[in-house]
Amino acid sequence: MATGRNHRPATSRSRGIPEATVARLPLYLRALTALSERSVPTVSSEELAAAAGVNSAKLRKDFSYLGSYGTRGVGYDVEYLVYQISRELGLTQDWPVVIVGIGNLGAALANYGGFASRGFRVAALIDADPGLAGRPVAGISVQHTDELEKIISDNGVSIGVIATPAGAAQQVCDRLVAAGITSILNFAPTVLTVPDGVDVRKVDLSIELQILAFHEQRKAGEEPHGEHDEDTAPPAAPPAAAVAKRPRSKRPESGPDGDVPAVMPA
Ligand SMILES: NC(=O)c1ccc[n+]([C@@H]2O[C@H](COP(=O)([O-])OP(=O)(O)OC[C@H]3O[C@@H](n4cnc5c(N)ncnc54)[C@H](O)[C@@H]3O)[C@@H](O)[C@H]2O)c1
Repeated sequence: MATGRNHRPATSRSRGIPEATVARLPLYLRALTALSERSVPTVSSEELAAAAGVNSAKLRKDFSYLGSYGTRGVGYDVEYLVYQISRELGLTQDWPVVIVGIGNLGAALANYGGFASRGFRVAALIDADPGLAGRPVAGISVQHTDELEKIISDNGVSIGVIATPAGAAQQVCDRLVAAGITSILNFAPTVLTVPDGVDVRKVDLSIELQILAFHEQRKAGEEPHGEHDEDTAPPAAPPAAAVAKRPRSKRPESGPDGDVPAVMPA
């Protein structure tokens, strides 16, 4: 048994693309999609890097893994890059997703239109509360957890989203995996244990806030007329979680140039 994907090599399985590059592809795609919607035909690496919030040398290196080098003096073909990145991310196919735990967060996720527009179809909403079964959320009828295995098999679902309380998350995860789910997006504040071959990504907004709090505190400590004397009074220690998650780069983790995106491996 392994926890999350921490033991995995830092490259994607298909073509040896570094995980840090994979993590930036959605940023490029978001910027390119905006250009495409404005019918912009080509874009320079500098313009695209600025729109994606990424260093342009890093962008060129990332695109070299895709075999995309652009044309000197013209730049990159926007539509072709949208296609190339979408294909690399596996977005040219439909991904049915189930959300388990349809409380405040699960309902908000179900109502989020951004999944469908990126190829993620919410196939089912599942909850353990019998009182919720049959209720429509985002136009989809909530189904009881008794049906979980059948729903996954009937819909060919490979991605599960967990939005249950932390105490229920591991048990839900185990059932999802046993039913054939191989990718999990976990919102519950707990570390999930999964077998090899299952990918877990964890989203924790409170950790992001703690990191911002750390940077706020550091900025305050850097003020020229700060109150403490570094020789005698070291600045207060950052919160433990922020220390544990301090990025290696100077930018906060959520910055696209960092190795770790806002959504973390479990
Ligand atoms: N990652 C983040 O940034 C973030 C933000 C907000 C909330 N959360 C977490 O998301 C989770 C949900 O939060 P919420 O505010 O929506 O809670 P909530 O209490 O409103 O909803 C939880 C839902 O899960 C259902 N549930 C409980 N046990 C279940 C089980 N075994 N199988 C299926 N469904 C089950 C409940 O019936 C309920 O409908 C919590 O773990 C919370 O800490 C994370």
